[in-house]
Amino acid sequence: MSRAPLDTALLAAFLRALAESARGRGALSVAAIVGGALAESVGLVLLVPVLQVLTGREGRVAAWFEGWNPDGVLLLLLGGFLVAMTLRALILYARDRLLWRVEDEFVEAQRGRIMARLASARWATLVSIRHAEIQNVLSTEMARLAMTMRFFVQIAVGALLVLVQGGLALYMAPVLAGSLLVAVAIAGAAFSGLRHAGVLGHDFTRASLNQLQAVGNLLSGLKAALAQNLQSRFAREFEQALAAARANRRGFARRQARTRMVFAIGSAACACLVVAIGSLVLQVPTPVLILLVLIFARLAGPIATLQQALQQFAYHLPAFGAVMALDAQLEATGAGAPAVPQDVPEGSVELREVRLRYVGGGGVEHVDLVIAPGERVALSGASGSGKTTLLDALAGLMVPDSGELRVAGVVLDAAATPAWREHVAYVVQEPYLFRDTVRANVAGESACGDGAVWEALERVGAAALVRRMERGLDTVIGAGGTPLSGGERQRLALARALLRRPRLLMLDEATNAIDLPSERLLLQRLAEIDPRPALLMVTHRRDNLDLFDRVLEMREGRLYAESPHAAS
Ligand SMILES: Nc1ncnc2c1ncn2[C@@H]1O[C@H](COP(=O)(O)OP(=O)(O)OP(=O)(O)O)[C@@H](O)[C@H]1O
Repeated sequence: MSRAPLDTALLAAFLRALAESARGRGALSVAAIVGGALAESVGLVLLVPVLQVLTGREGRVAAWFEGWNPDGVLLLLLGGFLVAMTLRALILYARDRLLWRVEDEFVEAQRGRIMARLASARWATLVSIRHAEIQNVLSTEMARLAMTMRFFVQIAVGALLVLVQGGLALYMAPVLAGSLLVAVAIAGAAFSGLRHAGVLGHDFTRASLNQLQAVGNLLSGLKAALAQNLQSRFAREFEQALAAARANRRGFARRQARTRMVFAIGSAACACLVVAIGSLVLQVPTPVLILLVLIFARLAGPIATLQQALQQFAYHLPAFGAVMALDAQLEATGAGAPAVPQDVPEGSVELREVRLRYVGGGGVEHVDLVIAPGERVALSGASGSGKTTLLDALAGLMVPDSGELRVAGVVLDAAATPAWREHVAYVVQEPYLFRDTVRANVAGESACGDGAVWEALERVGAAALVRRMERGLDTVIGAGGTPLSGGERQRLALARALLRRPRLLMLDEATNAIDLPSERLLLQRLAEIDPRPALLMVTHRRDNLDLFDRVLEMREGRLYAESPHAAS
């Protein structure tokens, strides 16, 4: 483990990303922070003559106003103080607005980059990253990144304020203020706790990820668990993840409280030392002494905030590390090729000598398959035999280790597969429905009218269902398709697929929640589409296989012709 108080490489990367996102606004912010601190210092300096006038002491300023009415001098000085403080307030107003924009734009830039990378990532990349990790980065870590920025801004504001006002104190009483500032700096470094905060921050990322994973497990397995009285096992896993996160937060809170306590005792001791040494040993004039105490009292808050902000910053900075790690993971495998508008010739789709193996084993090999336009092919096979992998290869979602994907004899390379996917519709067993109207869910990206939507619904046997809904096509479906049944969701997804007018329709157990007679009717209606798309359907059911031209079987990654069936 590094002995550095902060992960310096991560800090440098954070500063680089911040400079990139803030551009000109960063320099303006620094100017506004310094301006605010300077205006405050001017106000404080004006207090010296005010105190001299009030205490009737002689001094350099009192000499300037010799012969003036003391009340008039007091009012003039107070007026100057008020102007300086008003100026400070105006600068701080502009500064806060500026800083808020810098903060907000930085987090948005990170989120936007990850979203863009996700949207263009290859399928193979997406399946290799834990979904909980992506969710964690986009939710918890992004919120922590906003905190990182907030504390970074606090550090910048606090540090510049301490610098400007510390400089002023040095100017007023060099020896006294100098030794005090050195003492504060040494104590601050000794009790910084930055390294420990950084380690806790890394642990928090892990704890948060585990927590999210446990929530996912709990929600997806709850129904089955309840049915078998196994919920306590899920609850225990969830509780363990919660406890780890709680312990981490507690550890950090304890450290912060300790630092605050040490600081409070230390600053009281410093104030006593300033007055005692300044008055008894160095014989500093009373107004200067009062001003020094005022400056240090004024600085005590920002220094304490600075100390706490530094710890918080170190604690939350690993969130930026988590964002960078996901970014790097998505970048390393490269973006999927952008969709380039190009013509894909019409004709048979073909896999030639395709091999596609996963790292841990599984996949397909020696696959030769030709599907003619309009042909209907059923694919069966045991779980894990490679059926979905075959469909992914046909859709160009997964690039084979060797072999080719061809359409009408033309080999489709990485640049051509996005164009090919425009002609493919792929429906899975548990299709996703958006929290939107039935119309938007079925029409998808196509700009078709209601007539086409109803026609598609009719074909998949969902028109009656939608007519029964209170608001018809305008009915809003919940996220994930609630409260529709599994079969109803599958029908809507099929309607959406048909509206794409695909050349190849691939159904991966996409009708398994629909009863057999309805599935039969649906397959018959699909066969009536003109021009008819080629159909490749993965199914474990044998009842409707007579409606297919061919039945294939996948066994341990290899494809076999099962038995020919007459077309209906
Ligand atoms: N992204 C992946 N990473 C690693 N291994 C994978 C991945 N996807 C699938 N596999 C493995 O490859 C094999 C084939 O998986 P595939 O999903 O193609 O099978 P399948 O025949 O569709 O199974 P099922 O009928 O259960 O859906 C399985 O052993 C599976 O564990």
